[in-house]
Amino acid sequence: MAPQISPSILSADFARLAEDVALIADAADWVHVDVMDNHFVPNLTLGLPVVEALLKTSALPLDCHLMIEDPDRWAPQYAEAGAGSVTIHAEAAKAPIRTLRTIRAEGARAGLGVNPATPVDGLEDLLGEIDMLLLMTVEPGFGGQRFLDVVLPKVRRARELIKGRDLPVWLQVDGGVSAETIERCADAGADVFVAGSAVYGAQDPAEAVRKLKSQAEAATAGAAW
Ligand SMILES: O=C(CO)[C@@H](O)[C@H](O)COP(=O)(O)O
Repeated sequence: MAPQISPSILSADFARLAEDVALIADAADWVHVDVMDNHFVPNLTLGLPVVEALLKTSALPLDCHLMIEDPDRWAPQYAEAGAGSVTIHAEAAKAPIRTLRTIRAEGARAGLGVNPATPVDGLEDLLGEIDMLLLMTVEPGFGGQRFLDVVLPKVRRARELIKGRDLPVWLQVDGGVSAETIERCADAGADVFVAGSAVYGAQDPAEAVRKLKSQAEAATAGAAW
């Protein structure tokens, strides 16, 4: 699959979310929405009402990343509301298979997220239940953190597992993705890139998205996977 960019609105201006989403509408593939509950992660952001409001204004599909303690309860509601993709965390879900199936049944893509210290070996049996595997490349909770290089071998391993099963599972990296790090991620096997500060901290967010995408395309073309 051609690389896709999913700018995170965690780094946007929450007082002008609709305008900030419109800024990247012609350049990005998704809008990444970080839902945080101050329990699973030490930060509180937004929830279903804001997602419902964004759905009315965004030309791009919403890529909802639930960093919350009880995703089994909430994830189906995001899918039902019209999110294009709903990602739950492996560390938080108590009934991941049921929840992932419900997300799909509601018509959204089902994602499974893992924190930097969570291995992907052991999750093989869930690969057939998902459309996307999200690997956190910072500890979840905040934008603007430094990319964790230590996660790159896991990106390679995840790509190997996906390839070995010949599954159409997208591999997303999230955290510290920028012009300095995106090529390493693409080379390791990622094909969906979340970028918050690298996009919304730029003078021209749409141009920043286009540049990230062309870097990822070039790195993917030369990658071994
Ligand atoms: O999920 C998270 C943080 O927990 C991310 O989506 C960040 O919001 C990405 O921001 P940058 O690291 O790109 O600034």
